[in-house]
Amino acid sequence: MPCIGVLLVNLGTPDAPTASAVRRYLAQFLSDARVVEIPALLWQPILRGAILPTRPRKSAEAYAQIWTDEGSPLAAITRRQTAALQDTLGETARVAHAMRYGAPAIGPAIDALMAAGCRRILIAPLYPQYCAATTATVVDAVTAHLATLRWQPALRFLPPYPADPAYIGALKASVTAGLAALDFVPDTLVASFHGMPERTRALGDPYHDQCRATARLLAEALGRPVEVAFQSRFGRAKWLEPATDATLARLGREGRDVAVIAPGFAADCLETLEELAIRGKAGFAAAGGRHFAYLPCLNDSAAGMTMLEALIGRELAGWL
Ligand SMILES: C=CC1=C(C)c2cc3[nH]c(cc4nc(cc5[nH]c(cc1n2)c(C)c5CCC(=O)O)C(CCC(=O)O)=C4C)c(C)c3C=C
Ligand SMILES: [Fe+2]
Ligand SMILES: [Fe+2]
Repeated sequence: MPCIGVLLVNLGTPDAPTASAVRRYLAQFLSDARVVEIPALLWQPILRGAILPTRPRKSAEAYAQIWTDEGSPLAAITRRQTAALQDTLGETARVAHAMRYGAPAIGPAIDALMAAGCRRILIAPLYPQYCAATTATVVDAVTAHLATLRWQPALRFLPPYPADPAYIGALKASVTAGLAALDFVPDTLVASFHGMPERTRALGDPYHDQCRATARLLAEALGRPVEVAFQSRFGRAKWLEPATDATLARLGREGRDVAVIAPGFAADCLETLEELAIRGKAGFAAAGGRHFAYLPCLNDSAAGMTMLEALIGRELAGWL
């Protein structure tokens, strides 16, 4: 039987923590009309004239604080997830990864799987909650590449999994172990999801509701409340609320002991390691908070990989 390919896809990250590498990455990312929904004629002059000359330097400083010997955490963790999944799937499938922005790009990754004889490819966007700015843009990039091929593979897409028992169970196991390892007992658990412009909700994007569903199911599974907040506001429009930074400052003022999780991220990245674990903690402390912990994402942990294997195994079963 021809081989089956599995392509894990995440957002992407700069190649280096430098202003020039971040500029290249942001130019591609922020030119995606799924990400910034402003007509290009209006947006491109703002992007090229105001954002790309200034933001990359500041973002590069943030990346430098979290950079590792293996590169950007998002890239390193995605590589480890790919290797772990390949180990488990063995001969069943050939596993590769790609990034929506930056490298390795989606098109060449599909070409490499085809060259290896894979005529069926499962595309797995690593976003638990569906969002046009993340999930849909992966589908767009994959289908745009297929439009250039004479010999196309058969495709499947891993559906979003905001309420999947395998995901909720993995989060429960990871949060329970993370809380037990702390040297204080948090009275408040905050789930911080990446933000989105508020208007995308009215336009029909299910992202907000899927984030809320994940948090509600996790709270039920843990038997304790989970406070939802949205981080990483970008631009001047109104974004989903409550904002994570304001929530952490309030909790600091109230003297709460806080643990923060980021269940919408399949891998730790700038938004979790710098924005939550460094800046979020500093904002909480500046408001008077004392005890703060950031618990890591599922990453390539045993719980995280068991979940990915279950979700992906279910899709592959239709082809075996
Ligand atoms: C997990 C879901 C994500 C959604 C939804 C999302 C929407 C979104 N993001 C921006 C702008 C930026 N995001 C940046 C980094 C970033 N975003 C996500 C995930 C989601 N984004 C991840 C995993 C990362 C981290 C990448 C890494 O290298 O570690 C950045 C870049 C960093 C910076 O300069 O601050 C920007 C900019 C918008 C505008 C948006 C939806 C409209
Ligand atoms: Fe983002
Ligand atoms: Fe951010």
